[in-house]
Amino acid sequence: MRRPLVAGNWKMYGNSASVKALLTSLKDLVWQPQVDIAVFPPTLFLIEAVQALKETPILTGAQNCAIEPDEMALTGEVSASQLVDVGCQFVLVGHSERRLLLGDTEAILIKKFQAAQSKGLKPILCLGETKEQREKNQTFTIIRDQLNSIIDSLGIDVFTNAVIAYEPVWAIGTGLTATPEQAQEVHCFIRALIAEKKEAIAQNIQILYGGSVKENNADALFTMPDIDGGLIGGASLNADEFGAIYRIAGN
Ligand SMILES: O=C(CO)COP(=O)(O)O
Repeated sequence: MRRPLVAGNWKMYGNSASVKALLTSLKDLVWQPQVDIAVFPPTLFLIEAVQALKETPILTGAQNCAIEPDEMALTGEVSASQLVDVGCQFVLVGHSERRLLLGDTEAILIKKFQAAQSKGLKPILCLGETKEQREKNQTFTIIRDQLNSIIDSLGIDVFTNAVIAYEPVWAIGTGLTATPEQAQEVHCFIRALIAEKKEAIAQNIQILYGGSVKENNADALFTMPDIDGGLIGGASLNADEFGAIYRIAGN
């Protein structure tokens, strides 16, 4: 049985005061022993988050890492080894905002995925189609290509220590959630693609849904058989709402 994971991607939101307040509130969440939970603050606040949450079950992840795993002359970047050093356990790889706005190509994502794993960080590989691609019935092709780009370069076994997040681009920050059936269809497809290569990995890997997950739609999404929790954006900036989604994942 797969454990659900509820992960909060804070994106580029927050400042010293709001992050401190959010971390303080998160410390009060009632622990759900059967659910994994993690937050992904902006890089600047990672150390503070790890420190604040160290007595809690909440793990910390980064939103990005450099293509090279160790320290070197690479201005503006943060390496996987530095992230591990300050206490991170996860890193997001291939969020659509990075693919579409920040130039993260498949070649770059392969390097980031590999850099993360080489230092013991667990990558959360984000996949998802745009609205236009869905309208052209290209959803499954896009998802397969994005997934195969990692599998073809790094092999299937890398997914024994990774998480996948299906995040339809049209549902991110728009209030338009995929219906539970739409999401389940893609999650099932992703799991089947992995099962074609290795059944045991497919059965064990957590596949999260992301895109306007809120307290009021989390239950319907999380009860789908192939949805193992959520990657939450906007709603993770509010400890009450994030806590409610975390509780729902434990039901
Ligand atoms: O992009 C997301 C999480 O990575 C989803 O963001 P929203 O929950 O704000 O739609």
